Amino acid sequence: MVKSGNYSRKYSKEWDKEDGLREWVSRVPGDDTKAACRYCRTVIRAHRADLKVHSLAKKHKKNAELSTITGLFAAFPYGDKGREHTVDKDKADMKGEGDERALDAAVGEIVNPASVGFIGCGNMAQAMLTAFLKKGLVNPSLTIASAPSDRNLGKLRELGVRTTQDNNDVVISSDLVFVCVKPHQLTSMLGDLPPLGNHSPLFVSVVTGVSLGHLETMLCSLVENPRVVRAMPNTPSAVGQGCCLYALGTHTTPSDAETTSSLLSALGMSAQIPEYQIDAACGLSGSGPAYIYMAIEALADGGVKMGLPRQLAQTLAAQTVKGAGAMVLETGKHPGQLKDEVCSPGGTTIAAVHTLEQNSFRNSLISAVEASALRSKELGAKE
Ligand SMILES: NC(=O)C1=CN([C@@H]2O[C@H](COP(=O)(O)OP(=O)(O)OC[C@H]3O[C@@H](n4cnc5c(N)ncnc54)[C@H](OP(=O)(O)O)[C@@H]3O)[C@@H](O)[C@H]2O)C=CC1
Ligand SMILES: O=C(O)[C@@H]1CCC=N1
Repeated sequence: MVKSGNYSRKYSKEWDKEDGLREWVSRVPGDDTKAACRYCRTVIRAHRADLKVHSLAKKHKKNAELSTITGLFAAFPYGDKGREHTVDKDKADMKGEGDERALDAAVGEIVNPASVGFIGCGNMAQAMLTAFLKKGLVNPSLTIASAPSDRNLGKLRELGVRTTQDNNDVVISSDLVFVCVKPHQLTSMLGDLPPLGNHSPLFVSVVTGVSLGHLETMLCSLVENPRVVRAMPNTPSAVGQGCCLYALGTHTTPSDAETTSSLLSALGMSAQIPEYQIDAACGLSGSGPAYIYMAIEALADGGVKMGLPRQLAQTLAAQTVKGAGAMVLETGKHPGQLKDEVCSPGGTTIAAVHTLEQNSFRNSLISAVEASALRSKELGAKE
């Protein structure tokens, strides 16, 4: 731990000009004994040594990369929403904790709304809630979920979340409401909600196909200028390995954008995209886990056919998919090049690749993404 000594150390305006610091360090308004890291969304003591240690932490480096890729960390609002960070934590990070844990810590330090609600608590709601709870982003006792039956509500109660069969209870007691019902359930569900008076929560809809314009029109009967986000998450969010793309509605504020990016990045990878791309995102990452589960099942069947025990075959199949995904993400190489690196001339893999091509492997996957995206558009057209 760096000792503070008997004299106070203050934010130096030189840091705003210094390469290696100016990219990420900021003043904390009203407190010159602190400095803020824009990448990690955290507040550090304004000690040069602390800043140096922080800049070397794996978590900081990872957040710097993410910031470059997505711009997600650009708008950290400092102040009392940022938790103070200690160099001990950074030192532990430098001593070799895994990147995954470093990332976990990073997303644990983000802005979150006080109370969160879920209308509909099936597969997608549970996946998101599991991630938020795991990362400590929501307080279960300030979280409430509704559904018409007890089928899923019981599972949420086990997580410590309050439950109700009245959707209005969720809306009136939440700062942020996730709308997680099926597309055909949405209109009647929203139609049954009474006007909200002065309370105006942020609505985040994961309902496939339903546009921001349509959501805003429907929610106008509840609240003036409804603040709405349309998101396309996926179920691997439950294990912090999801993808969540989202588009902001016309009445959302910069603070809503901040809250949304903070919360949704806890699901895995997240990014804001123009709304017209959401159907395509549905076809690829929203529905995609299903294609890959099928691939894993089929690969395992192949292993069993060729003599491997079932459990080993399934583990090998899942690990092979995970490893190949990590190679694409971490090496930055084109997947075609990575494929070539596995194919020896006259070898086993190229024989298998030929068989896949004969059976329209790539065509099948392209068509699957297209079919899901077109179905998403079709569901939207029924609005
Ligand atoms: N599953 C996925 O991978 C993804 C899903 N989505 C979207 O998320 C949304 C939810 O999907 P998913 O979680 O899979 O669906 P589920 O069927 O698993 O969950 C739907 C939930 O809505 C509840 N519900 C039904 N009617 C109402 C109502 N009137 N008021 C309140 N709750 C109601 C159901 O209640 P009960 O528990 O009583 O059955 C259930 O809890 C869909 O629009 C889907 O397109 C988006 C991306 C990925
Ligand atoms: O099939 C569905 O309706 C949802 C949308 C994306 C994934 N599952």
